[in-house]
Amino acid sequence: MNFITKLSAAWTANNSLLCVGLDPDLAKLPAELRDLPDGITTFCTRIIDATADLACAFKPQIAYFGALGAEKQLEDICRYVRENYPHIPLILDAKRGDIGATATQYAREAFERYGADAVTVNPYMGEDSLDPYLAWADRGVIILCRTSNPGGSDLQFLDTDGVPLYQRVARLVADKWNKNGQCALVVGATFPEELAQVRAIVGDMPLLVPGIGAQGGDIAATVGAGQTANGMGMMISSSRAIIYATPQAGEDFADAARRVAIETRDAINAHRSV
Ligand SMILES: O=c1ccn([C@@H]2O[C@H](COP(=O)(O)O)[C@@H](O)[C@H]2O)c(=O)[nH]1
Repeated sequence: MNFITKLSAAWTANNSLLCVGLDPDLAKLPAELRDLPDGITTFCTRIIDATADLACAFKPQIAYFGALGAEKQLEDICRYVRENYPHIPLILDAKRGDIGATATQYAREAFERYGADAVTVNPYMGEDSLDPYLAWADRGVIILCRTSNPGGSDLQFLDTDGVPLYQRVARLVADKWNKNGQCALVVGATFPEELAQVRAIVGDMPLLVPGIGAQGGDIAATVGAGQTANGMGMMISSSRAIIYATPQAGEDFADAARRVAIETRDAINAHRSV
């Protein structure tokens, strides 16, 4: 099953547009896991088990693993998702961008080593830098368009013949690069007006939308701007607010993550049109 088909099935099966981000930071892990050799794996797999019926995707961010030399644990976590929740898409958030020969290796890293269904990439180096990912026709290629950080405006808002650069990226992807129907775009929840602009350009193309939760994006505005006519179309991603939710009395970290994931999924669903 290709990425887009798998994503559509997960939206429906779990009635959810929530993507659970996995950004393990040793300093924030429960004390009992911090010093274990596989503590990150235990932390992430417990979050995965606690939220798998609430999520349309899981999104590990590769930097959090690379910084700790924990690539082996990332491999284990990716395998865990594939084996236990094969119906939930696995998105490797890597934001790669390089010349074709090097991109070929990055694509193998994402799709062979980690077995991801989709990977995030940076379009700044142009079409030939994305071709090695696009050649994996059954996998998703999720291209940065209007990122959630304030500094994204430095380049993404640049006027290119009357069109802001992020809109030009959206149009390029929709009209030219999405030959295999495998592309999606990253658009931050912190910019709902731009989210609406991108939705108008790309039709029903899926959007990965980080920026709710810890970054403060407004869920109602996000859903209103980014959903498709059938109330789908988005992977609305939250990492820290879910995985580091503060436990209430009697809860452990995974129970707290589940509680916040339910609240977030329900808040999203409350604003979907169908
Ligand atoms: O524009 C972007 C693109 C990617 N991200 C990534 O999403 C998560 C957000 O984490 P939160 O804890 O929910 O803020 C993180 O992995 C980023 O690298 C983004 O934030 N904005």
